[in-house]
Amino acid sequence: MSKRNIYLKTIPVAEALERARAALDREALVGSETVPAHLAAGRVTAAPVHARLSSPAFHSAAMDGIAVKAEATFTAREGHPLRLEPGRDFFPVNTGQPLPGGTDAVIKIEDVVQDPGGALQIEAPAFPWMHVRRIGQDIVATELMLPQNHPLSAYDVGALLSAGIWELEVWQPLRICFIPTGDEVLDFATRPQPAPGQVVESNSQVLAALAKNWGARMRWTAPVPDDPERIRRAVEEALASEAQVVVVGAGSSAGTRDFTSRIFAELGEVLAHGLAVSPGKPTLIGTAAGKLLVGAPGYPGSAIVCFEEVLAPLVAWLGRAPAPSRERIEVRITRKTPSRLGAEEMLRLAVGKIGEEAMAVPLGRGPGMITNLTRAQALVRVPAGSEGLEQDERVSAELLVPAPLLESVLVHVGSHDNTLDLLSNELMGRGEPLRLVSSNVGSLGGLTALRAGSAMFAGVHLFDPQSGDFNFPFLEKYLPGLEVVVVNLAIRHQGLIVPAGNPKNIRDIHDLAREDVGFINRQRGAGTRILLDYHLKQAGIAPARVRGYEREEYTHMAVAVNVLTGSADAALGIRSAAKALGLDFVPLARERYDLVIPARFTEDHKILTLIELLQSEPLIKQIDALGGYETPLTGRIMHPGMGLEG
Ligand SMILES: Nc1nc2c(c(=O)[nH]1)N[C@H]1C(S)=C(S)[C@@H](COP(=O)(O)OP(=O)(O)OC[C@H]3O[C@@H](n4cnc5c(N)ncnc54)[C@H](O)[C@@H]3O)O[C@H]1N2
Ligand code: MOO
Repeated sequence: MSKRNIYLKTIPVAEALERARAALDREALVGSETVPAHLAAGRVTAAPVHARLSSPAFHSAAMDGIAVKAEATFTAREGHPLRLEPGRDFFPVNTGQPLPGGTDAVIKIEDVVQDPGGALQIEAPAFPWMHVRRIGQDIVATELMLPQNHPLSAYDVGALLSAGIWELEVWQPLRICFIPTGDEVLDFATRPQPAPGQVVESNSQVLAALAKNWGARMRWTAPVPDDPERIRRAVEEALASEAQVVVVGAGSSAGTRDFTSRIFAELGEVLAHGLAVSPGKPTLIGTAAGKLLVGAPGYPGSAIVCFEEVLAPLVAWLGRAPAPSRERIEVRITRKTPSRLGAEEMLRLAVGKIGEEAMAVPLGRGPGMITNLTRAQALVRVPAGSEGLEQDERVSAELLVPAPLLESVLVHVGSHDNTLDLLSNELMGRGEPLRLVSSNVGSLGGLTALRAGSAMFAGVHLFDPQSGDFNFPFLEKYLPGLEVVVVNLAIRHQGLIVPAGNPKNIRDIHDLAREDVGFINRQRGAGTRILLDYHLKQAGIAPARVRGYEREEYTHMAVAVNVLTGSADAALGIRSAAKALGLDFVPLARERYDLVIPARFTEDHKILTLIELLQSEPLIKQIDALGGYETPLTGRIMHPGMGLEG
């Protein structure tokens, strides 16, 4: 076995940042430059800025009206008007004009009465400097406008120009060079079609977009193959360029082709390898030639933690800007979520408001998962010493979206169905867009969530053999005393999903007991799993005789992909999943997929929008087009005993 990097002991992120700050000389690394004031928003002042002009630069009328000498108006009272002669007692002025000499107040035009001969009358006195912006009221020339290290806002640009500042000293923008590595990593710019084992390079562009928000500039190279010589050369070139920060993508963990740590040590010094954070653990920090070196893990989820937790604060510190921070919100966790001891875990959450409370659905945790990143509205840090989050625990989370957006998130917990994707897209097209957040925990999981008050509706499809009815018998059992409204989404066709052409000639449920048929199941609590168990029982087949009965996936599409890739010969699932992937389908049953909505939410605008959408022709057409659905009941309120007939 070839020699591997063994991790140093992991250290907390804060300690790694401290080491980096101690090792870098930022005065030497980041200098200042002069930029035009009108282009300075987003930059940080490198020196104090003093006003060159006063603002206002003269006594200026703050209202349209007449300029007067206040003293001369003191006798005016209601019922005892004072007559003013033009050119002697008053001068007409417009907002922003200088006050004529000898005047010190402005009376609004609405407060004067015109006399026929051009004279005016007032019924109230003016006081000195009334409706006047006095010279230098805002700022006086030579005064300090902005201190050093002040991040310049759009407002500051206006203030600078008003004060006659045409250019100013700001800190140089940080320049980052990102070097993606890996034989399997394909340059996105070539629009590649990855073969098995290959991935599209994306981390560089995540960092480029983040860096832009930080006010930094990023350059990247084409992916460099896993050849230590070539990676070293790329790092050397980047160190010789104007970049103050060099980031090497991937190759930072313990694989035989993970060279980054060795290269950093050869070119400079490794300050930290292995952080007590997950994902993001293999992050490397070092210095060479006075510059900052960072080794970012390859997995997108891990890379982002490295970018946001390590690079962002260091880039801010180097550029004398405040470290980026996020607004916090208290959320209620909808599902028990264990966490590994010894590392702070960054857990992404889908969050929606239910009444006053923000409900947080923990999203999956694979560091390679990218949809978790796009679906999340918030992030919670589970401390290194915690074993995880309990269901209904209230925790403080960091918002990834503006807080008001949570009002438009509709939380669904329950069974998975492909029509939910249709719903999700259509809801975002409404006048007031709604974001559907779905946690696929199966029908029973959905009912549990309704009972806990952690979802606004649950998609369920539960067949009760005794009554021949759907869903209602389970509501009595699992939601006793909870008043609900049940709306049909669709009748759908469940059956055996098999490879195209059905090579193993699977005809019905009995074939699942065959020696040569490998099955893939749905998770416990899924309505589809309950349906399978029912049909197995009817056929007199013990689950133990089904090879693969214990292999579980969480969605119809996930089991279908297993069949597509040959990892299973059959799965029970909906026809639309088979159709979407070009697989064959052996029908087994029709079932009713309903949305169960607690009655207290039926007046909520989000639920009203959902129901209105379910009753709209275009949506029903789209469901029909998926194949494997019938829509005669779609959007209709269901009652016990309706079965499939309505
Ligand atoms: N024996 C051990 N193996 C691993 C450990 C460990 O502690 N012991 N740590 C794991 C953890 S945690 C992580 S995170 C990963 C990170 O590994 P690397 O940084 O060395 O990255 P690679 O293995 O080269 O790649 C991981 C993954 O990411 C894809 N990738 C790479 N670059 C890019 C890019 N620029 N854009 C998009 N995707 C990229 C790459 O193809 C891989 O799929 O290591 C674990 N292993
Ligand atoms: O720490 Mo790795 O970054 O979990 O996936």
